[in-house]
Amino acid sequence: MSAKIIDFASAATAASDGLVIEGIHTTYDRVDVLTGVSLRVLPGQITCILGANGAGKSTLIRSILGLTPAYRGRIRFNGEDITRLPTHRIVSRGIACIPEGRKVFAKLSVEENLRAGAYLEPSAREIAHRLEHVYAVFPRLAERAGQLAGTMSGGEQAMVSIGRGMMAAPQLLIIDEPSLGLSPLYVKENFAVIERLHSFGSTVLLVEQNVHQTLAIAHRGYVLAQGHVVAEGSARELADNPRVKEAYFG
Ligand SMILES: Nc1ncnc2c1ncn2[C@@H]1O[C@H](COP(=O)(O)OP(=O)(O)OP(=O)(O)O)[C@@H](O)[C@H]1O
Repeated sequence: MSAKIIDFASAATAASDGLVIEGIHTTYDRVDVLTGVSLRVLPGQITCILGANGAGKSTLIRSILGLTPAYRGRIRFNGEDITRLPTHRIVSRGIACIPEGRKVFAKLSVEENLRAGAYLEPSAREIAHRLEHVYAVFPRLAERAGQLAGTMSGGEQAMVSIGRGMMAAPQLLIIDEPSLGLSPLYVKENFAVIERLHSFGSTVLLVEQNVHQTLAIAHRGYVLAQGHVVAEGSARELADNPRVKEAYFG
């Protein structure tokens, strides 16, 4: 009887565990790129991964998504071991990724772009419900629903690509270097978009090189250098941590 109660309790904890990465090692061509990375993304928070070029940020995303699986260590999502699941199964567990470069389908309308993000969802009613949610988060997209996405501004295209990710109704949204290649004005707008997304309850893993703006919106973060975590803590702790600067400038 008591064992059953304990089972229920741990199942409840696991279901709200979020993403837990324990000591993963990932390799390309037998060269280890990630060497014992551990981190945690708590539900409802913005967690960031900072690090210079080549630190291993993209590889970490590839490992979470099962594109380049970790050969050692463990990745759990809401209590389930997903380390070696194929990518489509990981996606079906509720993890979506907005890749670097935030490509939109330029010749499709904003709404068609958004609908493309829900291609796994068979119910028209559910899709309409998700669209409504995206439009509530980003009213600008509702105003421009019929406009060709390729004619939107850089900042608006960033909204379209994030909105498309939201259409999969993910429990965890990974956003890879959203400010890469954007002008300063759009970078600012882009971070505001992510903050707004979070204020509507989304859990975000934000991978970025833009330290200041990232720490201004994140709750917690990790700094990667040469394939391992060199600093972690609350955004405020990281902002004051000299290792953050070191990780970027050596
Ligand atoms: N497909 C691959 N084959 C071999 N080595 C790779 C491959 N992809 C990445 N690497 C190497 O792995 C290391 C980490 O690269 P990764 O792309 O994960 O870094 P990053 O932190 O995302 O960098 P950036 O910010 O420049 O994208 C680099 O030394 C890189 O050259």
